[in-house]
Amino acid sequence: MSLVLICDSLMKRRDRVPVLQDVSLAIPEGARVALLGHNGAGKSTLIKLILGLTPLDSGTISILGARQGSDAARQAVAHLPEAVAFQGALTGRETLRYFAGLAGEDPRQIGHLLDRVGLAEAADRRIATYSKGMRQRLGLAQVLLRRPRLALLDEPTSGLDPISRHDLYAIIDELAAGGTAVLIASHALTELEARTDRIAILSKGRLVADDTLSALSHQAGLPTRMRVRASGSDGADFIARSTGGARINGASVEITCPPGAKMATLRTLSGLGPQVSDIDVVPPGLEDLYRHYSGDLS
Ligand SMILES: Nc1ncnc2c1ncn2[C@@H]1O[C@H](COP(=O)(O)OP(=O)(O)OP(=O)(O)O)[C@@H](O)[C@H]1O
Repeated sequence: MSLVLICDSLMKRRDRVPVLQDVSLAIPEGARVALLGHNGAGKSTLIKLILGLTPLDSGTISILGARQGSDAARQAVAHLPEAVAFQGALTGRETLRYFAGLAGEDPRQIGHLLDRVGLAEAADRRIATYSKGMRQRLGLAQVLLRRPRLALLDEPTSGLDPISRHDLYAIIDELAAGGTAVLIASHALTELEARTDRIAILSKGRLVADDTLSALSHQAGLPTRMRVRASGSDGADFIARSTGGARINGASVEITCPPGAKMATLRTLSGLGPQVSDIDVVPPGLEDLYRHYSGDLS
């Protein structure tokens, strides 16, 4: 699959302080990459560099072979900022018509786009009357209007209710299925876990992880947790003694299994027969991985 974005050895200082150091990241067409990092880790700076809004100190950025900020790159990239700002006196429809004109896109698709982002009924209301979530949806319609090859989405779900978040990810999936490379900077770990193909983690300006969730899980060697429910009142102590687990309440035991020990533990539990009434196996999630790679072991 061909690469849409290639960032190579990026360095950026602000007030002589390095905010990005030796960052290399490549995104192929159709990939959805989550960009994670604590506040101040450098996510927005990376997005601004890719957009050509702030100059690089060293390194190179290529968007389909074009330099960041060039006409060709601008045409290929769409950006959804965290706080979308529109002219409040215009309606949603007028705003999209204006952007379609600027981008040379067919204005006949506007009705469909407004419908796609759930703004059909509000299309002819002034944006000053929109909620934050509605402005975010209009921003997304603006991204879709451009039919970008690379979409940079900064905290796209902030301000959205759970149903709207679900809809937004469905739209992101459609974009990616059409070949758009998508970079999503976000702190919403739980929802990203299921909706992205790759995880990139910035920590203090360095890219400390960049792979699929399962590959990162494997590399990190994080334990799997098993929650075992005992059938009788004495069962929990017995299960805890047999497996080295810890009782977490009257009837349950939590076992922390290193990666190689999972099957042996399951065999031990199976040998306990009717003493065990239920088992939940909880593999390490994105939150555990994020803590591991960003060096936050608290
Ligand atoms: N215009 C600026 N002038 C000086 N320093 C800046 C500027 N913009 C960002 N920084 C600094 O660069 C570092 C990275 O900031 P950046 O906004 O890229 O982080 P972020 O990962 O997007 O954070 P957040 O999750 O809080 O949005 C921070 O230390 C920040 O203070």
